[in-house]
Amino acid sequence: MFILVNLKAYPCDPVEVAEAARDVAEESGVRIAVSPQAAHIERVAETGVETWAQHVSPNDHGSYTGSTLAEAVADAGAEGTLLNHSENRLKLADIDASLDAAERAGLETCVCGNNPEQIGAVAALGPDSVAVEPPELIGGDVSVSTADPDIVVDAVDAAGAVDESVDVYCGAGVSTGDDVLAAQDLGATGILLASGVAKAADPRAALKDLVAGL
Ligand SMILES: O=C(CO)COP(=O)(O)O
Repeated sequence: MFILVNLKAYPCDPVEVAEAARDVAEESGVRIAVSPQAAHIERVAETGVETWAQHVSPNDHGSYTGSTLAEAVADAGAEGTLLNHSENRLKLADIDASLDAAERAGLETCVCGNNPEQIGAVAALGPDSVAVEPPELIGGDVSVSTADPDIVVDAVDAAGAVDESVDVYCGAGVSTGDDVLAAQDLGATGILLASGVAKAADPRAALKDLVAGL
């Protein structure tokens, strides 16, 4: 299982979380990445943890003030990027162009969708992975793998029907190792989570618990 920790715009110390994720990944052998604010990518990547952007813009180099250029996040040390997060939704054409931008910059990609139908649609655009995250469960206490297991199974089926090479992750409300194992049993190959680590009193302990059963 891949554990991708989205720090969103939470007021945590990104370097502290990054160092904890790096150490837990090394100790456990589980792949863990951290996705901080764009302005923190360089500091997070310098810890040695696998680092992802939260978004890249659909544009190339040029007159695009305020954009998040894929090449710039790659230069800062990002190895991958989220796209179309539920809190940063894109038009289909922009997802497609952002995927092109990420590919140009050598970034791995994970496109989010709210439900299995969206997962099937974005899987058709050829990302490396997709992540199903029901918006109503994001930031809550109940894991998607417990509250809505069918959505994970259906997302795995929807992506597989389009392109079997696309990995399917799930997220929303995931905070414990049991939640991770439940998602794995449903067919997900990764977890996208945020508050369970970014808002934890002890992010290192939270990360250790997430990987404990893997
Ligand atoms: O949106 C999410 C990860 O991108 C999920 O957030 P939570 O883990 O806080 O529910």
